[in-house]
Amino acid sequence: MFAGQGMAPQLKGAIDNLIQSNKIVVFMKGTKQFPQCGFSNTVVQILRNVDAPFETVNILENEALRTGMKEYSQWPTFPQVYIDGEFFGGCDIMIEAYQSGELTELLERIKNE
Ligand SMILES: N[C@@H](CCC(=O)N[C@@H](CS)C(=O)NCC(=O)O)C(=O)O
Repeated sequence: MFAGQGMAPQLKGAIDNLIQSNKIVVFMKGTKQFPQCGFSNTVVQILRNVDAPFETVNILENEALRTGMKEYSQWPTFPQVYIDGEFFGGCDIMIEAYQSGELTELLERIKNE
């Protein structure tokens, strides 16, 4: 199946907009204040630790978004982290990038764009 094939154009447009208007956005289970899954919680804690401003979108509140994001990102699970308009990864990738310093480097690079 081609990416985006089964997705309503309005939904795709809304996702595009969220990703483009926030430097960091996390599609996750629960909210920043109340994560409802350990993987999502880990990502929130990492972003807090690196002091990065970020938005979150609770995919548990919208089943179409939950299904749609898997297709949009071609990634089967949550959290899904977008940085600077691009899909960055899930929890494992975030942990790795945090521990290696790659995340801090990337955030420094895009900070003043
Ligand atoms: N290894 C994954 C862990 C995340 C994961 O396994 N998430 C599951 C359970 S919370 C998930 O989103 N499943 C699909 C769904 O619930 O729709 C990562 O690095 O992000």
